Amino acid sequence: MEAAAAPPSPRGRAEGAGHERGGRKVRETKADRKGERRRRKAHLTLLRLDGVQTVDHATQHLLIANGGLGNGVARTTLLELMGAQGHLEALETPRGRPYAFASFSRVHEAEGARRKLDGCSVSSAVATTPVTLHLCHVERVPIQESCTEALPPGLKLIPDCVSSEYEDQLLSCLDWSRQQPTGVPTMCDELVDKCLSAGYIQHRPNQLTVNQYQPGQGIPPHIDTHSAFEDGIMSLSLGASTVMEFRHPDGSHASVLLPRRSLLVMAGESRYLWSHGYHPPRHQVHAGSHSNPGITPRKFDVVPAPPPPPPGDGAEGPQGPTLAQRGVRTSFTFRTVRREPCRCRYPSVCDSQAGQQNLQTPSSRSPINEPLPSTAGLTTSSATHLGPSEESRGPDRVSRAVATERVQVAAFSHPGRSVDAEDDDDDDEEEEEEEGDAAQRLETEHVHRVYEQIADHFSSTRHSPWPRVAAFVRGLRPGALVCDVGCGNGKYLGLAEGSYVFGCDRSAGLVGICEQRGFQALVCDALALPVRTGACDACLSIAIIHHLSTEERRLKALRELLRILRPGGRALVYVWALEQKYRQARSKYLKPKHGEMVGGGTGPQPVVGVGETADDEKGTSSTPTNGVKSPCDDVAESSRPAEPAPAPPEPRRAPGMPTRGHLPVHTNRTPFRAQDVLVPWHHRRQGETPGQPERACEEAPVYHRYYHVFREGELEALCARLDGARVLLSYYDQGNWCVVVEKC
Ligand SMILES: O=C(O)CCC(=O)C(=O)O
Ligand SMILES: [Fe+2]
Ligand SMILES: [Zn+2]
Repeated sequence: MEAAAAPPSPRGRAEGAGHERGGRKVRETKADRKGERRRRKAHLTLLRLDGVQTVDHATQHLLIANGGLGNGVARTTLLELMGAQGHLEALETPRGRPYAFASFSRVHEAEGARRKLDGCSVSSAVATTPVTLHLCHVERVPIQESCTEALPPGLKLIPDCVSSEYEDQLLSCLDWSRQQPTGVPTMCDELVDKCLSAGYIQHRPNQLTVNQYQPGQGIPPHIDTHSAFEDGIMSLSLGASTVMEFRHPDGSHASVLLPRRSLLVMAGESRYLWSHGYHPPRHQVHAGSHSNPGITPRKFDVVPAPPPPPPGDGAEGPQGPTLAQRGVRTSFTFRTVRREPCRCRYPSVCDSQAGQQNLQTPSSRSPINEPLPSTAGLTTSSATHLGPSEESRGPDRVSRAVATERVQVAAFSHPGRSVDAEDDDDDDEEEEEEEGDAAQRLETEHVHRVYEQIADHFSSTRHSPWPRVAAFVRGLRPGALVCDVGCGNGKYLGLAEGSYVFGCDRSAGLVGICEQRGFQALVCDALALPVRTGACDACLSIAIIHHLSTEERRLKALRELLRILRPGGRALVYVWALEQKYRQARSKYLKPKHGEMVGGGTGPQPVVGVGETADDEKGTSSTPTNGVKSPCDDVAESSRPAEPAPAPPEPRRAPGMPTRGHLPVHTNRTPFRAQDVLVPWHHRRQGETPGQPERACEEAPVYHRYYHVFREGELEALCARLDGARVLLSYYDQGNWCVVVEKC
């Protein structure tokens, strides 16, 4: 077993008089030389049988020869061993093989692991004595699970279906922040025509779904709802390749490699009966001390292997797909809305033929996608139909309420403005649109980007749920489906045992943290929630709406909350208040924390100065702490002295919005002097602690988050503009204005 798996040692080592082991130079012995010969021989065997080619130079990837499931070496043993050597990105333990592959984030980590562990012994479940591991670099990690099974009937894959120029064009037209009330954009016409004339599909698609998957994201197995879409569904893969898993109810399985720029056509049995999806494989983990194998996203994808080496050099081997570091994949899924019930040949999985067979109940419908209403017509929105939301009726189908992976949904915006006659003279509309764009840019720069940058630090300051928010969640009836819109690090997601709470947030970093905590969350924009209308019993919007920079957008966010609620469903909304002192009491935000002092240039002074009211010009103390969203202000933060925040880069001008000249930089822990402000966040990098010397802190970057702080009554006034809703309760809670709104 050992001989069959041992790799060659790098040439230099084989030829020299000695070699390094455990970092030390040792004299080569007879046993070493024998070992070397065995390794060389074994290497050739490995190459011939499995196409594994080792290299002499250092790479991120290591072959762990003699250490695999096939010779009884446990995965946990390897994880422990490799995980201690650096940031382990993936560990591949091919079934039945006496070797494994470890991929590190950095080359030097892999190199260090090789030096340290080459030649070490580990126990094996099948050998009586410990086995010796041999480590060697490989250029890429071949995947053993075959991607070459026969395609499910009706499935077609057209490689290189579009050019890379066209790919760029399509990707550059995506607008993630708005829903576009159009069907398939005209720039896809050529592609669609081509597919129709080639006979790939019978119907002209009138609906486009764009899903974007960050590395590590997937889509749960599902069958696109029969009653919603016709036969013939096409998915164009852009930006990156992936492997889509197809499964038949009888358990048959096919892994289909979808190369970048390829088109997948699902028709007949493959569309109706087989489930499709892709997911982070369970056997790949992030290691390191806090690894959690269950939740690790897949960071590698399978790509076709490079061309075979020239014949005759003994290196021919199976040219299977190999693993490559994964990029962002964007898929364009073209579908045709069905106008009549489905009459397919697969009633066991057909919702149109539900009465006739043992079908799953409608409760299994996912809230994440708006099913196409039968009145949707031919030009329905492209953005509201998110893939994972379609019901999963395949063999993998579980009654899941929400997609376990997060994907972003985009609308498709045509390059250039439409020149419809109607639009031409419509100045108001134009102005509104411009204003919206500018507001969006401001938020991108001063909200979205900032949270992305500070996600880890921000999360480390957010622990305790706010009591009244927690009480709201815990007071819901058992089984309630709750969406926390702007869930941050997920501190409200695990609260109610009897309810089902899922989150969404604009920051992929924060959503990632939720996932690491085992919560379900997805990345999306609060103005375009990929959640089915009427799906939720309740929703939360805690410290979100104040990040929107126009009243219209704030209203739109509220409307979006209401849309996803069922009639009678309730939303709890918190926004930061302009009034940080209310009924004689200062909010926690203004109050110094117990015993907290600020070291200033001339000695300590209280965190909060003498400023008593929002208008008080004498508020002298500039606190160093981060101006946190008050409902989440639960951890004492850095108490280093604050420099006046450096001026942030000029935000792009938003018509109707203050320019920077008018967007004051707020001083943390002092009363607000304006409603539209930039609030500094003093970024503490990992490892820095609040008490650290000034020097380290001086270098810490300062980010500016945009806020619109609400005046008393403003939130209620905004709610009054909502149709079909009533405010059940409004209150002030530690510097926030809060309402509970019910959908009528
Ligand atoms: O991303 C893909 O290629 C497939 C998406 C999908 O299956 C869906 O949206 O239903
Ligand atoms: Fe699908
Ligand atoms: Zn059907």
